[in-house]
Order: sequence, then C-alpha cells, then structure tokens
Amino acid sequence: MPAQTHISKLTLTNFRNYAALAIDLAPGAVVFSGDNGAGKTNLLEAISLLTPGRGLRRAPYADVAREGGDGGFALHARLDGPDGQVEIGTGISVGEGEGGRRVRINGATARSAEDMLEWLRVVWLTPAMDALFTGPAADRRRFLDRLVLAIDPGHGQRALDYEKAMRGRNRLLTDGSRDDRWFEAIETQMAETGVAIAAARAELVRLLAAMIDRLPDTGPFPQADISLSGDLEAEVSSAPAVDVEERFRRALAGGRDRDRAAGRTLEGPHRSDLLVRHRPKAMPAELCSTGEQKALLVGIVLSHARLTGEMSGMTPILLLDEIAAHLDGGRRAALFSILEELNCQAFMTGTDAALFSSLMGRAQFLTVDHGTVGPTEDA
Ligand SMILES: Nc1ncnc2c1ncn2[C@@H]1O[C@H](COP(=O)(O)OP(=O)(O)OP(=O)(O)O)[C@@H](O)[C@H]1O
Repeated sequence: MPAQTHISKLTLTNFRNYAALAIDLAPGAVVFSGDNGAGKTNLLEAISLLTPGRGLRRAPYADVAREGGDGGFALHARLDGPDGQVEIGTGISVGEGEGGRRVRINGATARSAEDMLEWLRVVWLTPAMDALFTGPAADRRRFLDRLVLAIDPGHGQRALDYEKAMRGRNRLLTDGSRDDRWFEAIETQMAETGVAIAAARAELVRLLAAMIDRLPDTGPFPQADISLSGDLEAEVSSAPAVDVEERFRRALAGGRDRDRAAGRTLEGPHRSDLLVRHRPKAMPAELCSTGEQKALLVGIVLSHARLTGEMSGMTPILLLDEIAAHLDGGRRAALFSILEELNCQAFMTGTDAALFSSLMGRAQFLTVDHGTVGPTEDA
C-alpha cells in the first residue's frame, strides 16, 4: 500500500474570499461545511492549484486573486509524507500576468509546476463534472489527460506542445500557405507528440480499466467499461510507435487540401474521445440517469485515486465537492469506507455537516464562514 501523504497545514493569502487564512489539517477525512457562498469550494480550488494546471475551476489567475486585494495571491501547504515534511507554495505576485505563476518547493524556486507532482497528487470530483458523459468530447479529453498524469507527469507538457504545433498548422491552413517545409516541420512534431499522447492515453485506459475491475461488481459504484475512440490510440496498442508516427505524419501531409478546406486539422489525438459504458446495464454512460452517471463517475475517480497511489507510491489528496448531496445514505457509507481503505486525505464539502455524521470521531469537521474556518461546534 502506498505511504500516506497529507496536507498538515494550508495557508491562503488573498485567494478568492480569503484575505489571510492558516488551517491545521488532519490526515484522513476532512469535512468543510457552511452556507452557500461561504468559501468551501474555494478551499478545494486552492488545494487543486498545488498541482500543474489551472485547478478545478480552470479559472484565470486574475479571477482567483481576491477582489480588493493587491492583484496577487499565494497558496502554501506543508505536506507530511513518507520522506518527512515538504513545503510547497504557489501564486502570482502583484503586477504579474497569466504566465507569472511561481512554484516554490522547500523555499527554492521550482523549474516548472510539474515539479509539484513529485510531492503531491490531487484527484478531484466536482459538480461541474456531472455533465462529463453528456457534454462535449473536449471536456472528456481534458479529464482523460489529467488522469494520465497518474502514470506520466510529463503528459501535460506534451499535450501543450501538441496543441501549440497544431495551432501553428491551423494557421498555415487558414493562411492558405503552400510552404511545404513549414508544414513538414510542424507535422513531424505533431506526429511525434501526437503518438506519444495516444500511447500514454491507451496505457492509462488499460491500467485504469484493471482498477475499475476491482470495484465490487454489485457495489454502489458500478463498474464502467472505458475505451478510446481515436485511431491513433487503437494503432499504438498493436503497432510500434515509430510505424504509427510515420503513418500519422503521412496522413497529415496527405490531408492538407482537405484540412485547408475545413480550416483546421481533422485528424489526430485532439479528436479522440473517452467512451464510457455502464457495465451492469450494458449501456452508454450518457444514456444513464443522473444518479447512475454520478455513481459511475465516483467509481472511476476512486479507481483513479487507487491507480495514482499505486503508480506514484504516495496516496493522492482527494477533493470531493458537494459529494454528499448527490449520494443516498447507502452510497455515502460505501464511499466513506472506500476512502478509509484507500488511506487518502479526503476533503469533502457540504452545506449540512449532518450528512457526514457517520464520520463523527473519524474525520475532522470544519465550518467555513465567509473568509474564516474553524472547528464545527456540534461535531
Ligand atoms: N476573487 C474573489 N475575491 C473575493 N471573493 C471571491 C472571489 N471569487 C469568488 N469569491 C467569493 O467566494 C464565494 C464563493 O465561494 P465558494 O464557491 O467556495 O462557495 P461554497 O461555500 O462552495 O458555496 P456553495 O455551497 O454555494 O457551492 C462567493 O461569495 C464569491 O463572491
């Protein structure tokens, strides 16, 4: 079993509705309760920004800096892990723009945000993800690419590199460029990164499917069958990557006229989709009821947490926003016992602490009240 990593102290400065906050946190389950708009999700968002990317709301940094503050914000966590304590911090300073996020680890400036993954993994589930199965494929690709970080911390950068190259190609297409050498250079890069993306996704799906199989088949969180729709993802599972790269590069070169007419690149990993089926019902997830979709998603996210722990050797921090509201009593109890088995620090939010009453004595209960956080009185 992976060693537990948990946040023992969290500090927020000028972040959302918090001017200055410092809270001590216990390992295991932590329940944030409070009124609507009190700042519960903001706390989870702060923790989610201790990983690369834009956090669980994908908000511009200008939005997360406190209104009425100086335009900057800072987040800081003390982690207790298998190798002792580590301090990680991030934020932007006054006057720095969107690209100005800094990361510090034990006081030293990190090379990139990816360095945080060496110390901390964060897995989240928010109400915004309720539309994952019915919403646009782009959301599922983004979800999938975040899952891949469990097995490959370099995946985020690779996805950015591919996007950048593809935008360059799309510009050539819409400009009507016939500069074959430019096209070749960009397409070679797209083939290389695109196939690496497809290979990482295919591997993630293979490993995650094995974790999902470990969910009890009659349990409250049904097993899902997951697969990928993309040609590249299918090809890399059965052919050497160099061959797939060459095939993709030729397809891009041969597809220039078609893509010129469309005004964009029509083939590549930016078009593939994560397909999810409810196994017991043998039905596509998007046709399931709202509650069934939520239960499927919880199963996938918990399986992903388990995979992250096994691959990285440290337990991820789980952020489960408004989780209790969506689950009946039986499912809540099942969730709590899986969380205990996973041995993760798990932050859960809700307007009503009573929904978590079965965790009494086994969790830290904190009340969030518009910029302050303190122990929940009747917990
Ligand atoms: N940049 C900001 N500066 C100051 N306050 C902000 C900023 N961004 C958001 N807020 C405030 O934060 C509050 C929302 O916090 P949050 O979304 O964490 O609430 P919540 O407790 O999760 O509520 P709910 O139960 O309704 O989901 C709102 O009152 C909002 O006005």
